[in-house]
Amino acid sequence: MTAGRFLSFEGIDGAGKSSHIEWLAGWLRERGREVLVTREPGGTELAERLRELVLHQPMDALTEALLVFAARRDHLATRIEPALAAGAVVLCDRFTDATFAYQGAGRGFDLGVLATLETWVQQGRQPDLTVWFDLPTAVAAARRAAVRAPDRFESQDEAFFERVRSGYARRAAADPGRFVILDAAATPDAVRAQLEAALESRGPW
Ligand SMILES: Nc1ncnc2c1ncn2[C@@H]1O[C@H](COP(=O)(O)OP(=O)(O)OP(=O)(O)O)[C@@H](O)[C@H]1O
Ligand SMILES: Cc1cn([C@H]2C[C@H](O)[C@@H](COP(=O)(O)O)O2)c(=O)[nH]c1=O
Repeated sequence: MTAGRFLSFEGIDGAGKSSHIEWLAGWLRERGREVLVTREPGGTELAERLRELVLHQPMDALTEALLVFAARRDHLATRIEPALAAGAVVLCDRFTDATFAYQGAGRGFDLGVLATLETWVQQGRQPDLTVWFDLPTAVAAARRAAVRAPDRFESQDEAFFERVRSGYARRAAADPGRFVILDAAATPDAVRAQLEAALESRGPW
């Protein structure tokens, strides 16, 4: 049986992840792969309920961190691990790098506590590949303003998103073999070309 592959997609809100994940799912299915498209927080009934709370209910940074890891535990145990065991490619819109970027760098929450929770919840599981859609915060803000009313994260100021972006940069620098960095400020066609080249170089699929 073909081995499962776990891909995560990261970036500040409005970076263009969702727009490209569906295209990538089609690209992989054309190559005969079983694909699970999912997201965090979310991806299971329980985790989607926690997502609603995290995105809309006021809470402190520790509560926020515990809820995203609780959602992640359920998601990993009931959807991601079984899909990988069955040989699927899992495309996950955000994973633990988002926690280090948003709760850690953005909110200023203790990175050591996040690392402990990561170990407990993931038991060694990490994405095989993480695609970081990187772009200036002002470009992302303009894109967000055009599409929807902001949630608890999207309503943060530009300084918050600068910290989040720096948090992603530190995660990428710490694990360069896992990360692919895309210039997400480019046109959609150019972003897609970067993504396709990155995937081609990590095949066969
Ligand atoms: N390369 C691009 N150039 C211009 N606009 C883009 C580009 N990529 C995406 N967009 C637009 O920007 C908006 C946000 O894109 P999208 O929802 O894919 O981002 P996202 O990273 O998934 O955001 P979020 O994490 O907040 O859900 C959408 O209106 C989308 O059409
Ligand atoms: C996984 C994860 C997510 N977040 C934040 C980041 C985003 O603002 C929202 C999710 O919204 P999206 O439109 O689906 O991108 O949640 C976070 O703060 N911590 C996390 O671990």
